[in-house]
Amino acid sequence: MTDAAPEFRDPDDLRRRAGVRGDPDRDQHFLVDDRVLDRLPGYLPEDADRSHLLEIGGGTGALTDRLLAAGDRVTVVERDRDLAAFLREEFADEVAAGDLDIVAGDALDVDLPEFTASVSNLPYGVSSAVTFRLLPLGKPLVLMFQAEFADRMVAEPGTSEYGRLSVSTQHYADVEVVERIPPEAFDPQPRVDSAVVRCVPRDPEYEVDDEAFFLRFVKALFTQRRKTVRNAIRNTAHISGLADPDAVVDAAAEDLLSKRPGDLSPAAFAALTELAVETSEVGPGQ
Ligand SMILES: C[S@@+](CC[C@H](N)C(=O)[O-])C[C@H]1O[C@@H](n2cnc3c(N)ncnc32)[C@H](O)[C@@H]1O
Repeated sequence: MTDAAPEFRDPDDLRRRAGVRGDPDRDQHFLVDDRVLDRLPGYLPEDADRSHLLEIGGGTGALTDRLLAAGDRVTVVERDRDLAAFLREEFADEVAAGDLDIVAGDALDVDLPEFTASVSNLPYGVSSAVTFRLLPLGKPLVLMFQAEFADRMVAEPGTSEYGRLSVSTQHYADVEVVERIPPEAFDPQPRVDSAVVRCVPRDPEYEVDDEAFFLRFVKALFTQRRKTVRNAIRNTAHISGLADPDAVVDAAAEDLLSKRPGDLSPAAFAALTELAVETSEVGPGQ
């Protein structure tokens, strides 16, 4: 019996051809486990539009190869210029056919294309900033994070992981951890476990008129997570920008005020936000 020819480029061969080992100081942890690579595009929701997939941080192209099979067209953003040049050479046919664009640049700065969904093994140093660049665009996302960060994204009120990151993530999308990945799946290995999060965009079940204030108010209250909401509103006006925190406290219901910020659902934060905006002037805060 002979082994079937591999359907996709081998990750080790790609790294050999690229002539790189991966530099952890530049967030370069390449996925080397074929089974994980094979599974990642399948975590997109079934009904996701796969006509233009975005990959942040292409590395040596092991995931890019899978995305080319999963979608009609792929754009890769890669900050390392040598890796971007390698990807252009390695995938010259796909680039020539118009199926693949390689953008050499920082995912936080470059213009993003009109993508329909993203599957990315994110550079962990900028994973939060990249995620909050992508989430407001309202597309399905399958993203790899450090496991501890992923757990905070999906956390429920009342748990120790629940915080500002959970509320602001869940404001934009339904989120779930779909797989935990051990360090051995990468080379070089990260020091911590990783986890894949699926984000399915949806409008929240509540309304906030001033989204920037909502996110700032949530940030402010979680700086005082061990205080009651009453004290947290009063103590953080310099961060939230509330001109009259006492007026907000006077207007809010006792059952909200006596809780801790970590016990409020995103909807409860939204209700408090609307009340705050009705009751007090709101400045720019910090
Ligand atoms: C965790 S590796 C993933 C590589 C590849 N997709 C894989 O799964 O093997 C992250 C990649 O992002 C690149 N990178 C780091 N910072 C970046 C940034 N700010 N913008 C775009 N790419 C970045 C790194 O050079 C590296 O190739």
